[in-house]
Order: sequence, then C-alpha cells, then structure tokens
Amino acid sequence: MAPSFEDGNSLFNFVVRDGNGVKGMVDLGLSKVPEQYIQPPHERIVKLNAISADELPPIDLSKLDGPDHDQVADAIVNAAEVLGFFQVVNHGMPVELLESLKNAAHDFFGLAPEKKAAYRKGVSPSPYVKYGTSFVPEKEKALEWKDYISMVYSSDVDALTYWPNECKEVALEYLKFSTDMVKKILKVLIAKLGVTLEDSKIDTLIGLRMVNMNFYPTCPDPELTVGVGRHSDMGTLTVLLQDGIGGLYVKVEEDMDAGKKGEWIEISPVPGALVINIGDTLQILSNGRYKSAEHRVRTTSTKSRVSVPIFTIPKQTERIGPLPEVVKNDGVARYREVVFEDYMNNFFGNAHEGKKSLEYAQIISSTST
Ligand SMILES: O=C(O)CCC(=O)C(=O)O
Ligand SMILES: [Fe+2]
Repeated sequence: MAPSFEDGNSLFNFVVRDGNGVKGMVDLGLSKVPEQYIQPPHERIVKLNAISADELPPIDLSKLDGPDHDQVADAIVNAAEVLGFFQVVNHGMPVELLESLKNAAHDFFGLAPEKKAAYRKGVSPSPYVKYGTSFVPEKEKALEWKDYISMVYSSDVDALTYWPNECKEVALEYLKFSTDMVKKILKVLIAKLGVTLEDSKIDTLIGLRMVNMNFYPTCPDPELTVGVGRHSDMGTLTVLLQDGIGGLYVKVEEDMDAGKKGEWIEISPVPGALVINIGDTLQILSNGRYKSAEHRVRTTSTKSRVSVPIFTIPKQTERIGPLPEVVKNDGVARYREVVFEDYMNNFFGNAHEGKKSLEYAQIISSTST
C-alpha cells in the first residue's frame, strides 16, 4: 500500500530509512513537491545563465602528449585557477564505455526498491558500497532531489564481488581509465606550482577512489528543489560523466576579475566529454591558487538525469596542508595541516553549504578583519 505521507516522518521513513529514495516517491505519482524538498528562496535555481560553449571550450587532452603540450598545460592551469572546472575530450576513454555507464546507472536505479535498499548503510554487504538519498538527510533543512550509489575501490576482487551487478564491470573500467587521466592532469597542475612530487606522493593524494552514480528523478517543480545543493568536493580531483540533460552549474568566485563574478554558469553537456573539477584538497595543497569550485545541480521535469562522478581523495591517514614550496613563495600559509580523516568527517558531518567545508582548514589572517 502506498504510504499517505500525512506527516513528515512517514515521508522521511519511506524515502530515507526504508530506502525507497526520491525515485520511489516519484514513482508513486507525485503532482507537487513535498514540503521536505522545498528549498528556501535563496537556494533555488531559478535563473538559468546560459554561457555560450565557445567561452569554455573543452580541452583536448591527447595534445598533452604532442608538440602543443605547453599550451594545453596552460589551459588546464588557467581553468583550475579561474573556475575550478573544465571539460576534456580525447581523454582516452572509449565513448562506448561512457554510454554503457549511463545505461548501467539507469539499470541500477531501475531496480525494485528492495534490491537497492539492500545496499543501505548498515545493511550493505560491504562497507565500501552504499546506496542512499540526498547528502546527509538527518542534518538537512531541505532534502536534495537525488538518489545515489557509492562504490569505494579497495581491490578488483572486492569490486567485482560487492559492487552491484548492474554496474560493477563498467564502473571498474571507468575507474581504471580515469586514474591514469587524473594522474596526468595532477602532474601538470603540480608542476605549474613549481613543485616536483614523486609518483608515490601523487598516488597518496588519490589513494582513495570512489565511483558514485547519481540519479535525479523528474521533479514536478524544478524551481522549488535542488538536485544537489551548493557545495565543493572535498578531494583532489573529481571526474564527472554527465548525460545530455544538463543542469550542472558552477559559481564564478567573487574575487575573480572576470565579468561574471558571483554568477552561476552552466557546464553544458558536450557529447563524449568528461568534466573535471578541483576539490578542496587541491585548493589547500596549492595554498588557494587552484579553486575548488562551488557547484550545484538543478532538477528537471522532463526526464530523469544521471551522472557518474569519480572522487579521488587522499588516504584518510594522510596529512594535508599547503605544499611548503608554495608557502615559501607566497610568504604565507592560508591553510593549516589537517589529517584527512578529520577533514572528511567534518565534510560528511554537515549539510552542503557552499565552500564552508574549507573553513575547517582555513587560517583566518589577523590582519584581514
Ligand atoms: O550530477 C552532477 O552533475 C554533479 C554531482 C556532484 O556535484 C557530486 O556528486 O558531487
Ligand atoms: Fe560535486
């Protein structure tokens, strides 16, 4: 029997605790957005600022291996400094794999609710696989219109044993291709800081890798909700595959001298491209030179959207702080050193709130009051 959702608790239990997700709720035939999902006006994504594609051309990653290496490296660095987001093409990932990933995401979320709920936190057969909804539902004033499955990589055997059958093979292949690409991009970014890091150090910065699949069901009124609220990613680099629906927005920081200061611009889907964004860890390592971009996702009323991010993050035991050479150059450390596990616990312990997560490591200068 379909629950009536007469009180807030019954909806929360149905969607969050019982693991039916937003999709389960939408499948009941919703005509209006439940109160628990209505965002306060300042969080709603009302105005769509379309930015033309030629202002943000995708970067041809294959050219890193040729005579245009320096130009491409500069384009990557510039994007990391200004927006913290860019798209790449000719990244080495077969287009068929990208298509299979999107299909696999639809296959997984198309499963019966009880099959997905088997991966909820606490009942999942593996601590590395977690199905859920919103971000931290217990702490949020308004829930996010999103369900997800998160798969942490520990070994090939674990992945093929515990990750859901609907997506495990393609997700693992995606992770492998991405790891090489991420290392390549990271080396370019680190080199431009005037720092040389051993390969083993680069490896520790992406020591934990996680493939997520996000599912954003259709929403009866996208202007009232968010798919994902304003946030930055906590890790080093994120690789994101989005489908053709669109709705991913990034904020141009207020201190940029670009004309679009403080505005939200869309990272429009480009067929065959992958989106790369800088996470908090890289902002900290670079002492603020590279921008961990604030971003958010709009919902749509026409078709459900999927996206497949890979988060590359440091091992939990790793100590993260601005690289000493960069601090020396800058004459000031803008962040303190943190144990990554502590940073991560703070990140997952709070609802999304823009770039607030970075404050955990920020050194507030006494002269800047
Ligand atoms: O769905 C998207 O395009 C972005 C998702 C996202 O920002 C995240 O999962 O951290
Ligand atoms: Fe994100």
